[in-house]
Amino acid sequence: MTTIAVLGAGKIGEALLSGLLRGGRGADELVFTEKHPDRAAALTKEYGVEGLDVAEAARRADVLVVAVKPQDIEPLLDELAPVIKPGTLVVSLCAGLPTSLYERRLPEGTPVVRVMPNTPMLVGEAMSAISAGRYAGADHLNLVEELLTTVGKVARVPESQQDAVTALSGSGPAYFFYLVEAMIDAGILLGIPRDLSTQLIIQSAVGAAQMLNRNDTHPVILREAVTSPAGTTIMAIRELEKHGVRAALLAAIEAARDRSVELGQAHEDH
Ligand SMILES: NC(=O)C1=CN([C@@H]2O[C@H](COP(=O)(O)OP(=O)(O)OC[C@H]3O[C@@H](n4cnc5c(N)ncnc54)[C@H](O)[C@@H]3O)[C@@H](O)[C@H]2O)C=CC1
Ligand SMILES: O=C(O)[C@@H]1CCC=N1
Repeated sequence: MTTIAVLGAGKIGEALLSGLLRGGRGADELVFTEKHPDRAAALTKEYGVEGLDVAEAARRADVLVVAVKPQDIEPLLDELAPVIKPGTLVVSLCAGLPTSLYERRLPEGTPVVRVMPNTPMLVGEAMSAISAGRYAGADHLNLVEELLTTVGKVARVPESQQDAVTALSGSGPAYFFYLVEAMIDAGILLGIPRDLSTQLIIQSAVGAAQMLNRNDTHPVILREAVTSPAGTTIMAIRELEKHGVRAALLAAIEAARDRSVELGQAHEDH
């Protein structure tokens, strides 16, 4: 039995715990640590998974999944370094943090795998990208891939691409939610009740996502099929182009990538 400890059971930590349970792992194979006792108690009540302190979690676990905010990593590494068992696999879900940070701060030879997941993990539809650190081998990557496959899809990427991946799929769901929010508001502008506008837009998003997921047609072809000559869609597309929406997306994703790099650099001196 492989015991997995989630260190920091916030949004992503909880999504992982619930996903692994749904995927068939027993509650006795999972533990977590959580700084806020109320939250820890609520999670234990909901999932039947035990909340521990870091030392006890490190003693029990074969895999430690770090899911604290990048800004909270230093105190966690201070706590972990003296108690981690040799050879324990560390899996970092933290935006921006390089495997070299963990390798520097934890005992020599600690295997580290960097992962960028996303919140659709909550519904078993995560996109996770994984990269091995210098001491992580094929077995470690296989184990992480197997864990994450129970909560969505997995891609293997060189660590040098992780900041870009973070900007694309890590933050990606937020861009879609933002778009949906704005489109629902457009319905309000046109006099459609909010409930109906929400239903129209969400079902359009779900249908569009399923068409994209069929993998046999390029998004451009799908968009062209909706865009009739002198019809309604092209009038909307002209406005999107006029307002620079494509350029805004390129700039937004570049800014997210830059922030991921910055989050990693903040720990370079430690
Ligand atoms: N929210 C998202 O969409 C994604 C987040 N991530 C990464 O996942 C990590 C967690 O993000 P969220 O879940 O959104 O944050 P969050 O703030 O919801 O969760 C972090 C949790 O860690 C706890 N914590 C902090 N220090 C701790 C410590 N020393 N010991 C035990 N618990 C501690 C906090 O109380 C909190 O519950 C971040 O590094 C983020 O970059 C990655 C991909 C997507
Ligand atoms: O906004 C963030 O920093 C995290 C990482 C990717 C998604 N959420």
